Amino acid sequence: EFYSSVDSMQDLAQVEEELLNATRSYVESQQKQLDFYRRYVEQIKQEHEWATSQLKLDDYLGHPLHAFRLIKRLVQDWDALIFEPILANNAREEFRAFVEVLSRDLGYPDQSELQGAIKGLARLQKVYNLATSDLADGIIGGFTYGSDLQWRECYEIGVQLFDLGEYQRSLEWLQVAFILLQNSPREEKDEDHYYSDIREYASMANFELGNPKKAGRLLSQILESQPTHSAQQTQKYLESRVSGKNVKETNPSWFSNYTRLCQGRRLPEERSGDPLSCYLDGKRHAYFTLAPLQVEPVHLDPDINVYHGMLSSKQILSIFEEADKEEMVRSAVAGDGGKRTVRDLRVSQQTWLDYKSPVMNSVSRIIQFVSGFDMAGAEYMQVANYGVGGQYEPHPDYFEVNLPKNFEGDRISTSMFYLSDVEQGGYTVFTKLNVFLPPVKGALVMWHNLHRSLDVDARTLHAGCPVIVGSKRIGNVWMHSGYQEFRRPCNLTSDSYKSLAYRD
Ligand SMILES: O=C(O)CCC(=O)C(=O)O
Ligand SMILES: [Fe+2]
Repeated sequence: EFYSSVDSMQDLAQVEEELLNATRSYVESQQKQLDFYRRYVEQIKQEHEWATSQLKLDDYLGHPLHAFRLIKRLVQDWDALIFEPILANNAREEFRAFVEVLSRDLGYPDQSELQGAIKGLARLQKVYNLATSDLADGIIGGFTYGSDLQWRECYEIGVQLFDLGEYQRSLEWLQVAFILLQNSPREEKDEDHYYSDIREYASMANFELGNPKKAGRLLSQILESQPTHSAQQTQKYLESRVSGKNVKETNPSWFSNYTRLCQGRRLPEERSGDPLSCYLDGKRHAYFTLAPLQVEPVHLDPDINVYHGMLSSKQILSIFEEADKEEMVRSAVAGDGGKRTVRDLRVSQQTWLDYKSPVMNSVSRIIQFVSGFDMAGAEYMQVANYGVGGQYEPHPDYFEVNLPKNFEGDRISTSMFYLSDVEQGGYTVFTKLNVFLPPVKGALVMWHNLHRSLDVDARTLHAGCPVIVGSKRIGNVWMHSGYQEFRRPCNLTSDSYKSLAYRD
């Protein structure tokens, strides 16, 4: 799977590069063959014309050598020089074999990948309110990326979104496709059937959205210019059905907080938040005496802190080198009964790293010294990379139920390193705490998922917002509560009542 991570998209770029080269030499060899055919045909044509003009055909064929040559040409020459190569076409076979090897070695995307990428685009539009016409013009968040789309691409997006049941969005893309087609400079825009194809999908989308009249009008427009178009069947089909209801999309309850925070806008608050300011901490551990921790507290109770400059670019490169040795797989989430399942709520690829390499050893020490926890309770670091529209919808990091068998207690804390900056989007947001964090390369975010009593803290619900532009990489280390009884002991009274109101 390619679309769920920017890293694996790089393989696709390589596939295209190789296809380009192979196609270029294929076209050249085809050109040579065609030139050969052209010369041969020219030669025969001359002989043929000469035969029919200079002499009467009867006379020509009455000549034994002429008869022989005609028969020889038909029996041997045409066969060997034209039919054989046209039918066998070595170059074509070679090209086909090359593509086969290429897709076996590097992989080749299929229809479901295209759907995944288009779903990602639709997700970006929804979370960040990106206008379809802006996206088509290559404008994202006010920046122009010089990658405006052609009418065909917009049409394809419209079609796929229709298939996904996203009718309103589908219609928007079809409308943009229509306008782009009208404005296209080439003869393309005179092709009636292109308009008809767009109109037919627009008609069906309108029908599903509860506008049967509009749907009917669009089909009639098609049939006016192309009476035999498949719109006829579509018309019959739609007549046999009840039009869809113009249902307002229902979003989950967390959705408005999520999108607002993802856009970097705080939620309105009854009381103003705690006054927080950054500070240096050289006392937490001797390790930080010479280079104090740069702490940015972003929330008190539950505490969420960002520690800046924890990993250098060089260390981050080494982490990627370690990760490259492992296979990245599409991220799964815990589904029914704790089974791992792949769903759109988490679109990324990931792998796990132990703490044996020098760089991972440093990572382990950093976490230990900052958190005070015993690394005996740490899971391996999960390194993840998000792709087009990649995201992780609001979730807690604790399990609470269905704890995996090898866990010693639940996930008491999360230590998340940002391993990249992100050009646009990709914030980490805490939807119940009014907190959004833009990723900062080298920084570490840390918070506790459990109360001191080890009851789960539902206030820690958080999410990774869709990446708009760029590649987001993070490294997560989850700590289990099992070995930490002396590191973070209980208070005399439990504080778990604090999160009761936040449970869904
Ligand atoms: O991507 C993010 O910012 C959050 C990731 C996360 O919450 C997780 O992997 O559990
Ligand atoms: Fe998480």
